[in-house]
Amino acid sequence: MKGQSLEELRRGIDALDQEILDRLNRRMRLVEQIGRIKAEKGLDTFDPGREEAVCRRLVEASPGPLPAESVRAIYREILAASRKLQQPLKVAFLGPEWTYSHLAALSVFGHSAHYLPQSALVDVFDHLSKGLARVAVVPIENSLEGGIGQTMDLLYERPVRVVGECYLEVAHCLCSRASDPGSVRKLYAHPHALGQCRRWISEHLRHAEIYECASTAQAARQAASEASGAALCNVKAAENYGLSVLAERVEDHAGNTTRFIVLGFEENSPTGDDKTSILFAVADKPGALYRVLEVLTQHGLNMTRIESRPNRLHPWQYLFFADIGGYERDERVRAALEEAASRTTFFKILGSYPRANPRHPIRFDLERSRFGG
Ligand SMILES: O=C(O)C(=O)C[C@]1(C(=O)O)C=C[C@@H](O)C=C1
Repeated sequence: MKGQSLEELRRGIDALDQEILDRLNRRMRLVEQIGRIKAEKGLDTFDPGREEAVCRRLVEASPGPLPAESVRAIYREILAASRKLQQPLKVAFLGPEWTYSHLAALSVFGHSAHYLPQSALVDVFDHLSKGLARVAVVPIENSLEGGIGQTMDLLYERPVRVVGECYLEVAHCLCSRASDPGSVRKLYAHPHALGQCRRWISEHLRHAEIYECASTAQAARQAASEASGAALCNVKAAENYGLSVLAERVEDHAGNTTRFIVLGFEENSPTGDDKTSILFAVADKPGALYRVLEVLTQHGLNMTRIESRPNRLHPWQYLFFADIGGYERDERVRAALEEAASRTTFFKILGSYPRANPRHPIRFDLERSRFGG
């Protein structure tokens, strides 16, 4: 049997596109109705647990050939458009535009959200507490550099909840108005980026003076103001400030990934594959930390991270940040946390949220300037 012609195939696509659009509009009418119910009940438009459940169900139900990452990318934008119809979601992040935090926020909330870049992490938290933003996206740890101390301090000090997480691959480029690395005289970079690209810099940019900047996008902005300046930044920042990419992926280790958390105030509903973040302090006596960990082990909870941080309010005392598998109101988790809390001097549940997979970070496609997963 002879195959269909190009024209016939395109007619088929046109008909399907019309059908997809009609159905998307039908979906949006339901979304508008939900929006009205949420407004009446004073509920938050954004429901990350429900969104994750929608995506997971579709990824599992998809017969292919569409890959899972494409199903997620398409739905990221559909859900963003849904939220925008109900009420544009205001998202604060550490700016300026095109920092990795911005890319992480875009990968979670899509292009229809209302983004509010802030010049310091403390302002991101302030925006949230003042109600100027509904959610915020902040970095919490990097696979090479470890925990982000300032975020941990603010999580302790402020009454916010962790409502989501995402892992983003960090791919630094050397970007400049100069034509080659040999002509670069000044290198602008965020201290973490410098740490992640140490070897490459010592091999290729020994001749340049190094200046630390508050963010990678700030570095790009600074580099753009000088003919022989260069920045370590992502391609979107380079594009935005009119810089050319002189070298791609200059980080010393492949798989450089940053974990970001989404902050808000609402409690998520369970998804069946959640993580719970907790924060606690223990008395200064032998075995105190062990006694907390012991309870979690006895209840069969999997701890995926524990990190200590000096308590700035009480010198020489420490705070422990831990992530465990499970949902906070799940009976087993609730019982374990209650017992663990009784063995601490301070205990705070930061929140439960859908677990993201660190082995499949969001990748920002350098060539096509878009997300893959
Ligand atoms: O189910 C809801 O609560 C909705 O508002 C609908 C919807 C969606 O488009 O599926 C939109 C926004 C929410 O964050 C979650 C889901």
